[in-house]
Amino acid sequence: MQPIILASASPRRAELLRQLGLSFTTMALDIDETPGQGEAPADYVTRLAREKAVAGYELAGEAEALVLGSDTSVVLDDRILGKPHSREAAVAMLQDLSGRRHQVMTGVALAGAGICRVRLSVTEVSFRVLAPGEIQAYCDTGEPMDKAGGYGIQGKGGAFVRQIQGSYSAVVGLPLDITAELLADAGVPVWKYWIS
Ligand SMILES: Cc1cn([C@H]2C[C@H](O)[C@@H](COP(=O)(O)OP(=O)(O)OP(=O)(O)O)O2)c(=O)[nH]c1=O
Repeated sequence: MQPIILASASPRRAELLRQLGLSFTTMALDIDETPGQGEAPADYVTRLAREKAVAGYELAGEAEALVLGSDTSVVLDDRILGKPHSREAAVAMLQDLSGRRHQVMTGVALAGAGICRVRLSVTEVSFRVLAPGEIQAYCDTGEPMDKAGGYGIQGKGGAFVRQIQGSYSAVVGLPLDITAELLADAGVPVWKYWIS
């Protein structure tokens, strides 16, 4: 099997990729995550996923390698909510999300020799109405700070989610269905590695 590299510093993405039963290494990258002026959310997450995968492939310096990159944003009324830069920003994001439906968009890219394929996953998430006190208490836990939209569905933030339509793993940062398809298209059908 070709070396698989996950171009990500996110422990959640590594944990999700581990679920597929492949061996892989990770690589942290420093990519500018500023959205372009007027850039549509879907274009933004797919662009960043591609940039992470391509930069990772170039840095790896291994012709055979397959490098995965991914990017997740919460999208409310077409507005991109990235990771909050402050506690105040996290509070404001959660107030905006309270009692409403938003999308979680995750772009995934796989770069290899002469190829870079990119896919988009869109999941609809509905929040129940949040009390001001619980928003404050949640922000005190520190959980919102490294997560798009200021919440983690896999953590205490799961208590805010009324309904989800789409991929749970995409909300956490890496859609496993699409990842498996991208790997299979590149000659690595993950199921072949499930039996020793
Ligand atoms: C909505 C949501 C996001 N997130 C996380 C997934 C991503 O790690 C993060 C969004 O930030 P990203 O910029 O997509 O990723 P990252 O900076 O954490 O990692 P890297 O660029 O190195 O791959 O938000 C959750 O863990 N749970 C959730 O419910």
